[in-house]
Amino acid sequence: MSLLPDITELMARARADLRMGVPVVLSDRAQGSVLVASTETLSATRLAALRALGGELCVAITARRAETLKARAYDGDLARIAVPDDVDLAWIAAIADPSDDLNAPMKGPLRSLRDGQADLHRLAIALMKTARLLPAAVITPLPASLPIEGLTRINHAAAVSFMTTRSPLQEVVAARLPVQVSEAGRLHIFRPEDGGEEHYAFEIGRPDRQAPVLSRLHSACFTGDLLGSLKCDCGPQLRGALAQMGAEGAGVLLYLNQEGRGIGLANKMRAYSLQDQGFDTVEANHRLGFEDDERDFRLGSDILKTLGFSSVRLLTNNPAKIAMMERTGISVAERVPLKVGETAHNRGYLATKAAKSGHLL
Ligand SMILES: Nc1nc2c(ncn2[C@@H]2O[C@H](COP(=O)(O)OP(=O)(O)OP(=O)(O)O)[C@@H](O)[C@H]2O)c(=O)[nH]1
Ligand SMILES: [Zn+2]
Repeated sequence: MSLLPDITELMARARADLRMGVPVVLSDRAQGSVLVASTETLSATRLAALRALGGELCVAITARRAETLKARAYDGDLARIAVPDDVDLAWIAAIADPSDDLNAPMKGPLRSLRDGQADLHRLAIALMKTARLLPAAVITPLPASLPIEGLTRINHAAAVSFMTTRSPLQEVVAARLPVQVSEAGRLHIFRPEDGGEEHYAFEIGRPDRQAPVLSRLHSACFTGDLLGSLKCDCGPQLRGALAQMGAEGAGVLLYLNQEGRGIGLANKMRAYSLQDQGFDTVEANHRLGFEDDERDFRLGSDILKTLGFSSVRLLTNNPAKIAMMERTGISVAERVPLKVGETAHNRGYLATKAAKSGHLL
């Protein structure tokens, strides 16, 4: 048995490295090896060290971000932007970060790379997303002679198979938790094996496992759930769902730590800042280089199955949640609408979700 980290552990280590600004090495048979760093955590010293290697430096961005920058995306879902020799760290940061797009538009034209392969670039962007960083990576070929002891090394094939199979969630602990809506509350904590976010299930009463359970799949919203933000409807939805479960005496609330529809709180605040510049919730995600919704709702059905449920009465206005439940083996016996918390500030947000994301009104 080896003491060395397996691919699951290496991926967790790579996420931590990238968040700290330490480059990681990605390799595959066809493309060789490259060094990868995050555009938002890279320091000037490390940029100089990457440049000193003498290879071509590029920034990989998603096609969504390329569209905003009017750069060509020859690789379909992503673009590789050549980094000129005379630009600084701020130039690289601005390729990824849209906060100054309107004030100080990038002086183009940006040159997109066309030859060669982009599989490692694609993997680099996927890693940035799981690290909750901006989806952009600074990349340069790794010279064969360079010593890289101490850097995390990820094999492309192993990473791809790791990312397509979900990390199993283990129930760590459950304990009684009386709350305002019900004294018969029980909180279950689930932890993935890959070092990722924990997720929670709050069970009210003792719901019958043989019957559809009143259930809500709630995605974390620090601003709405805790601060009482008026920009979304999350807080009232959370409390409304709990109140209904309390009144019926049974239910399961899944609290999934997928803040900002899966982009993380820092990126959600970047999106809010773009919304203050006039973009709607979907456009803001796209300008940052994300899809509208980066969540994996399969987590929810995994947790429900672990708790012994196979059928739900789902409190939601989001048809994507219903479709995902059905696809992953949890039947949705009924959709229970959850319309609470409309304010003057979130009217536009709710209208955009209805118009662009198919939410039911
Ligand atoms: N990226 C981004 N995320 C947001 C924004 N406003 C709210 N969120 C996040 O959106 C998620 C809302 O999730 P849910 O409560 O599951 O809402 P939903 O997908 O609309 O579905 P239902 O409420 O079930 O109808 C939370 O993770 C919030 O943090 C925004 O403007 N941009
Ligand atoms: Zn919210």
